[in-house]
Amino acid sequence: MGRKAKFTEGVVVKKGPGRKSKKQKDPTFSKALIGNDNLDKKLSHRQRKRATKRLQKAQVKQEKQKLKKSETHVTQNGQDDSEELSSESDNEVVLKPSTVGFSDDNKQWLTPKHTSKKIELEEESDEEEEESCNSEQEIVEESEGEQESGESEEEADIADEDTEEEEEEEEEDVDIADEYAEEDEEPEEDNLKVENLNDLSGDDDSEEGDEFSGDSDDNKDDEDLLPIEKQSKKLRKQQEIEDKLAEEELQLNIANQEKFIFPAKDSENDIQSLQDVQQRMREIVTVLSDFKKLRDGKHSRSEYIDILKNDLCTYYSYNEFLMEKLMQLFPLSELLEFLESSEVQRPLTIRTNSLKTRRRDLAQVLINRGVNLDPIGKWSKVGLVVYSSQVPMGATPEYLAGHYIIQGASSMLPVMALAPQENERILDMSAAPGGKASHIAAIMKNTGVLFANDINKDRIKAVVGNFHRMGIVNSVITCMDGRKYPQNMKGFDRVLLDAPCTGTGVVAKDPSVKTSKDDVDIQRCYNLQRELLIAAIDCVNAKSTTGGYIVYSTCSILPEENEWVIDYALRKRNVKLVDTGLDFGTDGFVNYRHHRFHQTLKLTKRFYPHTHNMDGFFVAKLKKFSDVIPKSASIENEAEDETEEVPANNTMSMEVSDEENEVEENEVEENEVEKPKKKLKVNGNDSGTHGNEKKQSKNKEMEKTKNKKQNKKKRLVEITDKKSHNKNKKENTGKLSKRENSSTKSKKKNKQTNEFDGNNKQSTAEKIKRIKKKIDNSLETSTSSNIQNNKQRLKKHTPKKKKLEENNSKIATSSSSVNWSDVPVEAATKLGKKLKKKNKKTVGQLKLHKKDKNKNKFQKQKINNR
Ligand SMILES: C[S@@+](CC[C@H](N)C(=O)[O-])C[C@H]1O[C@@H](n2cnc3c(N)ncnc32)[C@H](O)[C@@H]1O
Repeated sequence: MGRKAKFTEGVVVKKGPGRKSKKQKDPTFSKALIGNDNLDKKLSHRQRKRATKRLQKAQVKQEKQKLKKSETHVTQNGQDDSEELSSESDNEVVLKPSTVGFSDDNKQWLTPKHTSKKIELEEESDEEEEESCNSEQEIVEESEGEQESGESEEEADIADEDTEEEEEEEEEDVDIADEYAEEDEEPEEDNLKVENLNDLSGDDDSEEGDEFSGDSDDNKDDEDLLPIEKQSKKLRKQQEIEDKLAEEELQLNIANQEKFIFPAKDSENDIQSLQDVQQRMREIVTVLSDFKKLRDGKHSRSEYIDILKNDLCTYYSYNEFLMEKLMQLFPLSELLEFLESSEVQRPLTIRTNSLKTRRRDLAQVLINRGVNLDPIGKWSKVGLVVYSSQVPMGATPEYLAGHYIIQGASSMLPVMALAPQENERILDMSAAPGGKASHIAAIMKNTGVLFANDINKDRIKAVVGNFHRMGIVNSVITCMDGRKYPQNMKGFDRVLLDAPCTGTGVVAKDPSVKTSKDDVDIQRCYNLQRELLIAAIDCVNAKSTTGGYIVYSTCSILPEENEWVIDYALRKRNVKLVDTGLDFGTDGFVNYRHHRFHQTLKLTKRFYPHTHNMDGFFVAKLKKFSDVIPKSASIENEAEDETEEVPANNTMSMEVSDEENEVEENEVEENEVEKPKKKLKVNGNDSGTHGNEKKQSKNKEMEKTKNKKQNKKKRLVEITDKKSHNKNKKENTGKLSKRENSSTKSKKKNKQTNEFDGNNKQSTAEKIKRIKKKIDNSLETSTSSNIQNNKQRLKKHTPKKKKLEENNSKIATSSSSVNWSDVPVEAATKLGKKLKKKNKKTVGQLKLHKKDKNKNKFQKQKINNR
């Protein structure tokens, strides 16, 4: 149909209600309103078709219902009838049609509605019934539409279309109306439903009876209730019954559960899908949870664990080595939680740059940009967690202006533990890309000096960029090996060492960690971490009035990189652990498997993804209480053997201050602690579980060769010691003879006689002999440094000894030759006094020497104690 030409263009057509009202026809009324069935109908073709269909359907159903009714009348017993009768009065009408008395007039209106409900319950065919229920009404409405279509033939088509549309709308309306009507009648329906349900569960007659008697008891109350309340009450009861059944079913399932059958060796690879793996994992976990009861007698716990480990590796894509480490770290249930949470990224978090804005203001601006966020928690005043964002968080104008930095929640913790103060000198030893360093600068409010260092040139560029963006102006950026920092700069108030690590705490961020790490990586990290921490401690000024603190952190959860490193530092430097000030997180390990760490390690903090919803992290805070470096911890000794700890008896020549006495005590305790290195060595048990036999055999070989080397070294040291000892002896004797010669010269000068007592002479000579012996003894046992000391002492004392001997011999000779009676008394007493003085001096020196000896003794005792 094209558009009609408008020939009346230009002619003003009268619009508005007046014109419309002229066109309007007489009102028409629906059949229902008029109450007359016999009105003439002009049905459209489609309408007629539909009407006949519906009628046919209705008739078929009626017949069906009749049939069923007759059947149910035969089968139903009296109890059922009474139950039906006890339901609401409406039901009575429905379920006792004979009492109502069907007439041809009401038959069509009433029967389908109610009988259909019964069928609905029995056959569960809702839709058809709704249709049948509505059929009559639809017919009525259709007829209305037709009456409206009593216009001219030209308009009839259009009118037909309209009426059809209207019909559809009306049908919908009617449907909705019916729904409401049904809702009103729902209590009846529910009654019926409950009846049927109870009928079905005929086993528990008594219970049902109770329930229903309960119902009847409550009937009075129920009458007061709104229909919706009644309905909910019934629903609740129904739910309870269902719960009971479900519980029973569950118990049945558990009882009938098949026992886990340990897979045969050949069939281990039969498992095809991840679901199978998961299923087997679950089964093994349940067996392990009650091993005594659920195990099969043939296989040990470790065999089950081996299978579980393999399955975990397959399911979560870890290598065996790391999985084993994690299995050692967590109990089984916690391990699964950790693995699961490591599969999920942590929520995105940002840190407000307090140098440029306030958190509240930043949050407001970001919310306006469509960012859905919240404060990170009570523990931080600058952190925000971002749930969703319509803009990339690393490209907002606020980000570019340096109002915030994207930073993991756990990365804020080490800086909080460091607690920087304004106007301090602080070092971040491995700072790139500068997340924590910028946090430090912000807390320092751009005062003091912040040294941000990193060994990596490329990464240090990121520090520069971030510092510029965030407006940090109190910093010096350096690029050097942190281990050499103390040689260049010292005296910091605080040092942060966020050490390079294996990253086992950030698996969710970097899944490559799962497969790329092995024991060599851990060993390498451990060595570097130890050295960096020692350097960090050496950079700190113990006498700082405000600080003297070192914070050590890693994003690894392995004890090798955390507790062991700290334990090592406690033994090597004058530091002690202090509280981190972080009031959440789990305590660090004091006991880990068969290893024992220093008790104060419980002051360190561990953070896990599955418990704290943040990356795995470790934080420890140390306080340096003395700048003196214990000689036991000399770098020479450390460098001598990378894998072996420095033996404790090398502390011999250590000078003991009051503060160090504390350390000494610590050392005595700590020497009992297992040495971390040993833990990293693959022992016999481990080799079985690692499943990497080649590596293990290599490791063993390495160990053997190392041990051999060490033994050789020791032997060499012993031999050289002996040699040097012999040399010293020779030298000493040579020197002695030399000095004897020189002393003969001095004899000439001392041509004096005195009244020196013979006993005195003897005692000094004996003393000298004793000292000599002792020195010899100590020479045998002491280290090379002591040998040198003793040599010097010998050097000092031997000439005096000679002199004394010479003097004695002179005295002896002179005394024999001098006639004392010839010597005037005054002169004799003067001479005697002089000689006495000389003797005193030598005795005094001997006394001093005794003191030294005692010192030696004291040190020896200490060593023996250790
Ligand atoms: C965990 S990251 C530091 C992250 C940084 N603290 C932050 O919050 O942005 C470890 C850093 O240590 C650096 N590093 C590795 N060995 C180093 C060494 N010997 N001296 C100094 N830095 C080192 C690495 O380049 C790396 O940037």
